[in-house]
Amino acid sequence: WQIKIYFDNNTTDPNFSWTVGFKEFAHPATETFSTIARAGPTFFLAIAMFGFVFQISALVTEKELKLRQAMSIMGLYESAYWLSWFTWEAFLTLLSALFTVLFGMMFQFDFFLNNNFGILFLLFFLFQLNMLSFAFMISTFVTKAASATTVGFAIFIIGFLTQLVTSFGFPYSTSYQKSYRTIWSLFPPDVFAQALNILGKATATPEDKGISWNQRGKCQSFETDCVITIDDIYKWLISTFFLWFVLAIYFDNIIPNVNGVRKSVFYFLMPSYWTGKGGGKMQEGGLFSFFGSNRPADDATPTDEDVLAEENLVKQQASNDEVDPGVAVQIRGLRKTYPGSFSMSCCRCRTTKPFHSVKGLWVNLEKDQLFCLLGPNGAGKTTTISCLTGITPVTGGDAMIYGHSVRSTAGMSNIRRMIGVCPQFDILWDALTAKEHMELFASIKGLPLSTIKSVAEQSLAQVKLSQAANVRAGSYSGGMKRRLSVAIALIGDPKLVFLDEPTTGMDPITRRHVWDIIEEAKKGRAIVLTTHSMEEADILSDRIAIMAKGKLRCIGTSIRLKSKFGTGYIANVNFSGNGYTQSPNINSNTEAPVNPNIQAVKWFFKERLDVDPKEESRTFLTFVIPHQKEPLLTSFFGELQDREGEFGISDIQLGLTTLEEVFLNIAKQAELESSTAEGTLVTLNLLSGSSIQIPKGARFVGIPGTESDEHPRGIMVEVYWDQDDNGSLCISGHSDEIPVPANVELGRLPSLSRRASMGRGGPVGYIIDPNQVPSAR
Ligand SMILES: Nc1ncnc2c1ncn2[C@@H]1O[C@H](COP(=O)(O)OP(=O)(O)OP(=O)(O)O)[C@@H](O)[C@H]1O
Repeated sequence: WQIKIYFDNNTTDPNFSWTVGFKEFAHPATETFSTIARAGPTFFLAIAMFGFVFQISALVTEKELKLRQAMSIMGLYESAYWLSWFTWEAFLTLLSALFTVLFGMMFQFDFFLNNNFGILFLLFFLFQLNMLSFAFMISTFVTKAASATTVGFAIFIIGFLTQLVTSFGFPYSTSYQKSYRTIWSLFPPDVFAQALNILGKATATPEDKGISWNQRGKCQSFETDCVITIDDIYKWLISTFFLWFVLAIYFDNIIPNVNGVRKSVFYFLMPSYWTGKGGGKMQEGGLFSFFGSNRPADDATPTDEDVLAEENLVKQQASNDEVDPGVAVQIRGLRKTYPGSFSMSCCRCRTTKPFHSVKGLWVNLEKDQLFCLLGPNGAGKTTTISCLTGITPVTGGDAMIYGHSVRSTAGMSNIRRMIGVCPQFDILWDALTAKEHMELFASIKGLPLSTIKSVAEQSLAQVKLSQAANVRAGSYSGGMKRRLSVAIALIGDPKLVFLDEPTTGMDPITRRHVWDIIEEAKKGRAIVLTTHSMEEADILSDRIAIMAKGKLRCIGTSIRLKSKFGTGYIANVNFSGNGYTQSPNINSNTEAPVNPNIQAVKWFFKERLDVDPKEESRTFLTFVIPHQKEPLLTSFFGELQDREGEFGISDIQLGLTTLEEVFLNIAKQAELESSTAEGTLVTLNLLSGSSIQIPKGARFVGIPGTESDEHPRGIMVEVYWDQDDNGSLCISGHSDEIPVPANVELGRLPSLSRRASMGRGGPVGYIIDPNQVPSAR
């Protein structure tokens, strides 16, 4: 016994109505399968459409997960990308078409037995190929894999409905205009349904002979109203295949990718595009981007002397076209502005302003060195790397990587051959193993076939992934994925490697191992590292730059930055722990006994250096000694060492303040600067009880209305700022009220005076330039 899906024809009209049901059959041979021919369009369309939904979804997933971007950065050509997809899918299509026809024959359907095998195979193959290029085109409009499945099924339903309409005779009859047929035939399921109609009618009864190969170009004898032959249908399927494929490539170029980057609408008209000499420059934003008043980024001269010196050096080398053989990357005034956008939803228009993410970087990155780019979230580090790797186009300035400009397409394709990138977020195929990843990227990098296997194994051994080499990356832990990404970045011996937070999520042991790999990898190449681990930066970097708000704030070696931006030196004094006594001023029942040596050392530090301990316990003291005291330190620590026994000191350690402190200071400084520039008002509650409004970030503020005979220029305060948990500035306190010095120019923010008159939060304070305040200088 068998259960078959059974479609019955209840009318004598050739354009019959449909009844769908299930029926039991005693034996296939005793049944007539004429009706299956009529049901065919739906059934075979369904098979082909499932493939279509899968193809769209796979293409969009690859885009969404930035896998395509990763391959492009590593040097994959666009043509190779499309060709690989097409070759693989065409092969699957070929198999699918072959098996559809073979299974049809195996199940003894007249439709498959009586019609010519070649006709059927070609029809199924061309239709599915057509659906493939249609899927390529549709996928360019979809950005999320979840929506891709919905879109795929929506097209499937539309295809089902239109093929139903086609089977009723529309528009393939002389009673309809040719233009209707042309438009209708653009949708692949429609012409396919018409072909199945013809072939189905040719095998409507077991006695019908079907259509032979030679009859495919002719109207069949049973067709009373023939307007299209099987051959015409082939021609349609072939031409629409090319149409959808060309449109897919065109839309893929002009629709913004995951990074919002696209080519001009007329990119194909540029001769340079066809000659491969830099045509089709990248643009940004959607086709209807809103650029608004594109305020230029502020190009103020850097305040830091090292940043200024670096800028002047690069400017001088760039203007003389001087090539320093020791320099791998020369960043020449790199600027990046993300365009504003315009969107409409629920009858509301939303616009976002252009955003200056990188505001003019001038830096040389040396060969054989690791350059570390630090900065708070949103500082512009990843954007800088994206500009250097060609992920996003630069807005202004340029960068020369081993003599090739990132602004030129030809330069960028040379650059791609010599760089390796470990992106901030792992870009890996869940279904591929580590070994397959390495082999894929080794081939993209152009390694000789004979070496790919051994190089892949070596690289995996280096990052300790040999054991898991044949395990799918989808089942890897976060740390294993990062290690695989680092291995991918280093494959093919790139001359420049970008590591964007490479050790995120690694345990301390693995992290140290990866540090060793990075240290080893420095030889013969330049490495650009971004990280939020100050320890990592301190250990690995030859030079460190800290960015904040899109600008370089400082540059130099770790020691240079610590000595320049740290609060000074940190002294740790450890005690042997003998000789406890009761402190005279504490309750003996509740408080721990105090070591007299500790008191003595505290007094010693206070008297000689005027510093109090930052941290203290029963066995150690920690002091932060400001840089100004540097001249006194040699004699001070000499004496302390001589009196070690007297003070009961077991150990003295002296070090510079940490990089973390430098980082926090720079971030706070940048926050202060930008808040002052924005002029946002906050309320300052004075100790005297009154309140005034002051611009966020202002350091010295004059209090309005305090002018008197005694203080003709009024009173001012110094405001202390701190950062809250979100990094925003908040007032932590203010100094005593002091008279405004005589030489100070009093200013008022004109735009603020009006708000002050509104009286909310009190009058607005005067901003006083810190350079004019003697104590601040
Ligand atoms: N496509 C974009 N459109 C608009 N603004 C963007 C875009 N990409 C990044 N930005 C903005 O540019 C700024 C810099 O971002 P970027 O990712 O370079 O920072 P980052 O220093 O790498 O930060 P993190 O340490 O968090 O990775 C951020 O304010 C971010 O919001």
